[in-house]
Formats: sequence, structure tokens, C-alpha cells
Amino acid sequence: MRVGMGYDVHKFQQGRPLILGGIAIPYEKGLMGHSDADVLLHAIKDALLGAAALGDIGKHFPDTDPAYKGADSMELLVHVGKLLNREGYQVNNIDGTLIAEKPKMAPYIPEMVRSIAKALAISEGQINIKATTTEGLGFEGRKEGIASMAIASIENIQSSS
Ligand SMILES: Nc1ccn([C@@H]2O[C@H](COP(=O)(O)O)[C@@H](O)[C@H]2O)c(=O)n1
Ligand SMILES: C[C@@]1(CO)OP(=O)(O)OP(=O)(O)OC[C@H]1O
Repeated sequence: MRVGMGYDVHKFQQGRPLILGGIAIPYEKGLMGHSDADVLLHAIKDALLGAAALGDIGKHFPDTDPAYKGADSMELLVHVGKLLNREGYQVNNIDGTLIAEKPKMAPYIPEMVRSIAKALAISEGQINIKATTTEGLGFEGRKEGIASMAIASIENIQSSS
């Protein structure tokens, strides 16, 4: 069994949709980024790549590459899942946290879990997503941006690592 962790932050920007966990969430602003800025999926992909010692999303999908401008982070997650499968890994479980003062994420979490499970071809029971505020403290508390953390556990089914 191997584990990896991921952490990402994106700043709020007016005039963009807020996409988290592959879901469009109604809010007054979205997040700034080269891609769709789905901070939760970015942390999850970094956790998966980290667990497999395959680097990080910046290595696989450089933010200097026009190919990833406006990229759908869910498509990039599908790519990461296939990469791990090709290396002989299967996902055991993923636990992700959104750190945001607003908006309230709880109503959207079941749909995020469903879409992440589908992208990785695993069951919903292997994924947990949660959210927390920082009680008004720090950049998240000032509603300047959203942070996300994730941890992933994977198994190499071709060896006993
Ligand atoms: N953006 C958020 C933040 C929190 N939640 C939910 O509210 C609960 C309480 O949050 P605290 O930061 O006060 O501990 C938390 O456990 C989440 O269920 C949310 O939905 N969206
Ligand atoms: C997702 C990628 C894709 O170019 O771009 P961004 O949306 O800017 O996100 P970030 O977490 O800053 O960098 C990772 C990049 O791989």
C-alpha cells in the first residue's frame, strides 16, 4: 500500500464559473487558473501522482502549455487514473477537504463524489469529500480563495509493494 498527499490553492476571480469536484457550483465568482481551476481535483490528482511517485500535475499538464488553457480538470483526472492503472496501480481510497468560508459545499458533495468515482472507475465508497471553513481566519476566511487538501492510498496489483 502506498499513500500520497496533495494541496492546492486558487484565488477567486469575478466572471468565472466556480467548478469544484467537477461540479458547477452557484456562487458570485469562480477561481482563477490556466485550467478550469478545480482546486479539489488538482489536490486529488497530486495525491494520486504522489502515491505512485509520478511527480505532480504541473509536470504532466504544464500551466505554460496552451493545450491546457481552460482544461477540464475532470478529463485530466481520467488521464491520471489511466496513468496509474498502466503502472499497475489501483486506487484504494481518496479523502479530500475543501477549505472555504463560502459557498456552502455540503449540498454538492454527493454529486462531486459520484463524478470523481466515475472518472476513476472506482466505487463511491472509496471516496470521501468534506469541507471546512477557517472560522474567518487567513486567505480562505477573507474569501480571497479556496484551498484543498487530499490524501490517496493506492495498491500495486502487479507486485507486493
Ligand atoms: N465551505 C463550507 C464549509 C463548511 N461546510 C460544512 O459545515 C460544517 C462546519 O464547518 P466549520 O468550518 O464551522 O467546522 C463542515 O463540517 C461542513 O460540513 C460546508 O458545507 N461548506
Ligand atoms: C491544472 C494546471 C493545468 O495547466 O493549471 P492551473 O489551472 O493553473 O492549476 P495549478 O494548480 O496552478 O497548476 C497545475 C496545472 O497543471
